[in-house]
Amino acid sequence: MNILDKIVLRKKEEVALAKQAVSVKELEAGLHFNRNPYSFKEFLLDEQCTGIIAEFKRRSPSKGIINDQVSVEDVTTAYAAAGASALSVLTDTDFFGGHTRDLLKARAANQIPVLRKDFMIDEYQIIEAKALGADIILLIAAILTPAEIKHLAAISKSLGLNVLLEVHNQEELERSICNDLDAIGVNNRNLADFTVNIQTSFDLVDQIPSEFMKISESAISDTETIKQLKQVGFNGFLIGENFMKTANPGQAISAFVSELKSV
Ligand SMILES: O=C(O)c1ccccc1NCC(=O)[C@H](O)[C@H](O)COP(=O)(O)O
Repeated sequence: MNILDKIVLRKKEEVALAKQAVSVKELEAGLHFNRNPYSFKEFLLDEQCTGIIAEFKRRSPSKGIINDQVSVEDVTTAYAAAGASALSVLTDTDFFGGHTRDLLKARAANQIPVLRKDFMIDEYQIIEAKALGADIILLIAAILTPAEIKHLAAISKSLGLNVLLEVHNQEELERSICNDLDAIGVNNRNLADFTVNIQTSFDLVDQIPSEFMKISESAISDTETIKQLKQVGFNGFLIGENFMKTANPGQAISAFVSELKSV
């Protein structure tokens, strides 16, 4: 059993428990349920922003603890102030040390799109994401069938949420594309064995139909790579560890963006 299998197995248990604890009706009565999500595309294409989707990531299966000493509010507001186009907040607890509370805090403190970064396998989690104040949800092709992707994307769109589909290779891309997606992310990390290779993004970019925003995800650590990814057509860059591994992720993104503007 690889790490993705383990995560999905645990996620099924978590979702079953969450359904018992909080009904869909209760979620629909939540604070943020009726707010209009921000447009992911608008913020990605806004020239005042950088295209960076900056991630709040305490730990990961591949790296263990990355940073458990900083607050969600401090880090995410610094990310937004530095010009991030969107925030990514991990809400998985067992494998990433995140929490749904983190998303609520990021939502309350920021006025840019927030991605609920989790392993979505059930429509309950989509409704929960809306109730938490998320603007974007992630669908990972490696853990979903094409029919599941279609179903979860349609529900997300009906709630006004933006949908980011994540793929790792051409086969996943071809079988998973459907209506109701806004963006396609190419994950440079193989989630089954943790190997990373930026070349994955360059290899897949031309296969992504032009109507979708194009996002390169994981293992991005220098501004030169962003410049090259932009040149081949990427609109967004999901970055977690590179900022979070420092004592001050806000300062790290600020220095990164200053360098990005000068290259
Ligand atoms: O990061 C991991 O170790 C990981 C393991 C298993 C499934 C997912 C995993 N990461 C999720 C992500 O895709 C990244 O958090 C995100 O793209 C940011 O990556 P990075 O900039 O390399 O932290």
